Amino acid sequence: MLVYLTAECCGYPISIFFIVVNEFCERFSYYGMRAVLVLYFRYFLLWDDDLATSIYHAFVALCYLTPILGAIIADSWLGKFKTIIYLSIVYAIGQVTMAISTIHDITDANRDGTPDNFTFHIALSMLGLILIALGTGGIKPCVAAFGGDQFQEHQSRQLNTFFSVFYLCINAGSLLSTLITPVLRAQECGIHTQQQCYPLAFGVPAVLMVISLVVFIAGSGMYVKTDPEGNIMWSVCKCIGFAIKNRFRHRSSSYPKREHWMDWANEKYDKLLIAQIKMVLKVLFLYIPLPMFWTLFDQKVSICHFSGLLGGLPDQMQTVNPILILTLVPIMDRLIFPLIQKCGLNFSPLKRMTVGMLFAAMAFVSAALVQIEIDKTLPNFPSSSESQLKVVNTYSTTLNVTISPNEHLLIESFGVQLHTSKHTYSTISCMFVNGYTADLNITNLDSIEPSATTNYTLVNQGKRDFVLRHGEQWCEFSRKFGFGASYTFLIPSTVFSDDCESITEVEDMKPNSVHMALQIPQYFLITTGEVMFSVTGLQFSYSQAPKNMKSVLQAGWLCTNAVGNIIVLIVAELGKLPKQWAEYLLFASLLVAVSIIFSIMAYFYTYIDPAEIEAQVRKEQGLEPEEMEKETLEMEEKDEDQKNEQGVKQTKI
Ligand SMILES: N[C@@H](Cc1ccccc1)C(=O)N[C@@H](Cc1ccccc1)C(=O)O
Repeated sequence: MLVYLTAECCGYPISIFFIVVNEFCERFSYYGMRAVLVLYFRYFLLWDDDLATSIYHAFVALCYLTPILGAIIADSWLGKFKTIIYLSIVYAIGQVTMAISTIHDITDANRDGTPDNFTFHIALSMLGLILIALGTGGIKPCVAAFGGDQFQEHQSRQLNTFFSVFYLCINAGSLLSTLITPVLRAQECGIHTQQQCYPLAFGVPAVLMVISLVVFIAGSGMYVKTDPEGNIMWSVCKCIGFAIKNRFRHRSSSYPKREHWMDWANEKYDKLLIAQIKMVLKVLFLYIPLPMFWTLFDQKVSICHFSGLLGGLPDQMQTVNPILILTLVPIMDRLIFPLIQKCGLNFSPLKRMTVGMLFAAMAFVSAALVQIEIDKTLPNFPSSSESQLKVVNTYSTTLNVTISPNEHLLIESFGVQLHTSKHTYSTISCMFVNGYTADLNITNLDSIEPSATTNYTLVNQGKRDFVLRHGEQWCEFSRKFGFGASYTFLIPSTVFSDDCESITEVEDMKPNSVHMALQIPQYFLITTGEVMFSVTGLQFSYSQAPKNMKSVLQAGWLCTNAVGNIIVLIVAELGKLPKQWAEYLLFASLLVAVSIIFSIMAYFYTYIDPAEIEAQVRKEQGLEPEEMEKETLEMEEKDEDQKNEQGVKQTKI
């Protein structure tokens, strides 16, 4: 048996330093690139909104599916260390390819500032994204498990702290990159023409990925490296297949029942392998309800985006989560969990995860309450059997308008009756009606002909200045806009003689009166839920996995997220409830139901020490650990089908 003597600092293996720095840089690289990806699709490749978001979601989905591949490579073939190195190289190449694809000068032969050959840029960026997805997803289950492998048996307390620090590094990396890369993109750069600097915004994440790889290699001499014990995944599949087949063959009641269905593989497969498969299957079974948490977690971003209470910009939303994680993880670890323990309560990992789910459900209840308040401020929209009409009076006196058969509107001079517009809550829109006798130019708008109306134009919140021009004449006026509001400006013929004073402002839709602070509890609740659920899930997946399947179980954990994302997409396709708050309550109730199911499953789960079980099986087999390892290897190398087929027939029970 290999015994590693690892250098320690404050009770922690020094190699951990390289792993957490590597994770920080990798997450910086990933989230930084993601922060500008949709912008690149929209404004560089000039894709429409639908295409840009579809490709973005497809890329994210691919990143969640590749962990399985990485885990199989690591646990069955290369080992975690080599898998991380090779896939990080693929990842770094992907990031560099992506950065190169954003250099417009490469194909801008006519030097007009736009690429001449979009196919080249699209092909290169798609290749880059595929390599990135392969790299980031592939190394994901290996890095956390490899970090865990660095700890010795006496360092179990430090091992738990490691997963929290690991999570902190993920969020520190994502926070910094989400703040920095959009700023880099806003810079101007270029060889022939100056454009928004996508090469810098994608180049910095590429550099960070190279640094991540270099840091990981730098720690090479200090790591505890465990080699894979043959093609374990293949052995697992064959063993499970055989157990099912054998069970089916012996389905008659004349055969005595066995304690576990995997015991039907006893005739052919090593007891240790069977014990390890049982451990993994038990945990994977427990994971079945978990995707529901991620479904709500991923929906949360949409809530913030559409309600617009914190500014409505998804870019800014992305920083709130990591900021809260950086605050809450230390508070939980240093204060809340020790306090709960001091009160004599056993706050086991599965209980923490259940409570985490309940926190996420509470976040949705809070979102529903805020939505109800928001709905109160909304105007009544016409139902499917009604329509709305807006009449603007630019005549000099009050007018009577009759709509046959018997409806009457009284409209003052420069007044407006009713309105019709689509409601966009997270924005402010305004529209101009030109009552002046000639064409008018308004800052940032096309010119308006006399008696014509502009479309609603989106403007930023706060005080805005407008300049009206006609030939040599001009005047300016300012207005303050509230969020979610919609305005119409009526411009009379006297507009230049009274210096814009006579412009009438009509509030078509009231500004949002729900305070943005109401959004804070939602954020706080969902992130508290994430800390309890996700950090604990990471630790739990490592601690309950047999030594040779640590990456596989990490990948299983990440799969709960992938399935959660798929549910989000299905829900989006299936359509929405008529009331947003009802939808939030539905999600909250579903998660409460799922957490009850999970808590029942957790109640029947017995925590195990995989190393202890493995040692026990070895002892039962009368093998020393070294002998056992040798035996496992030999077993896998033999052609098992030929060797054991006869044995099975002989040992019919
Ligand atoms: N808190 C998230 C990171 C995040 C950053 C910005 C907006 C939202 C979220 C986090 O820590 N993610 C981890 C863990 C994870 C979570 C879900 C699926 C895969 C991994 C990460 O490794 O990115």
